Amino acid sequence: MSIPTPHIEVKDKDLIAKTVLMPGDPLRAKFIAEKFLDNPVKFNNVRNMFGYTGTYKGKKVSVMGSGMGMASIGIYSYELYKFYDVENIIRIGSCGAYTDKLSLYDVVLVKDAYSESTFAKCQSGYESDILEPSSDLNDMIKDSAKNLNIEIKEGRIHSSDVFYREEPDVFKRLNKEYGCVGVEMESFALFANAKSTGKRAACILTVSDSLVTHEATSSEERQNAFTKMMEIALETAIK
Ligand SMILES: O=P(O)(O)O[C@H]1O[C@H](CO)[C@@H](O)[C@H]1O
Ligand SMILES: O=c1cc[nH]c(=O)[nH]1
Repeated sequence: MSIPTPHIEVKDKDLIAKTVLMPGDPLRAKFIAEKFLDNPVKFNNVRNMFGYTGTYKGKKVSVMGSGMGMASIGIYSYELYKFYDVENIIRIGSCGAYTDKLSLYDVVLVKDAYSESTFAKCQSGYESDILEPSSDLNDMIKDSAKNLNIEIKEGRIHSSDVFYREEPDVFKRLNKEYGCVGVEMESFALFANAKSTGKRAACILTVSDSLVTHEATSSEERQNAFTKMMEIALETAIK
């Protein structure tokens, strides 16, 4: 395949930085570009999956939405890695807490992702139901958080294929059997694509709701207010 790809309309690879921050929500990508980047230029409008490139502290950084779920991030991250020479993708998402040790707005660094998904098996033949991010990126993220004086909690995430699940208490089993501290819907596919293309991925999450206490943030907060993880990711992107 050549560029532009079916889902990213960029004809010049240089318009996308080597490191892309990737929230699920394209409007979170817009917020980050407008709030944190100097001279942001929108490089993608296809399907309203906005992507922007600008500079942060003088260095080129891109931010682009992934959409929700493994199928969606699977498409965008693969095109970025394979056809636009992107080296690093840092997902910055929201997650639901599976434990009372996590509170709303806590920042979680994904140590590894457990999933029931067949994404990795279909995509590249990986049989494992646990996939890891880049340890180098995770070390850089920890260093950035330390420099910013932001506490991060490391843990295993449940990367789920479904948001709504009929069995209400399944999270208790996933917490007990697999040690999952929370749930989101993309990191397993992102890590699989990074592995199969020889690139690097990491995932930082902010707790948006709790399956234990039933507290929840609003959609507006999920779009615009999770700034700590944004700053950690931006500082990591320019290292
Ligand atoms: O806030 P984002 O990054 O979209 O992440 C989480 O939020 C969505 C569900 O509301 C899923 O994409 C899940 O992974
Ligand atoms: O996938 C997700 C993301 C946030 N909160 C949840 O409960 N699930």
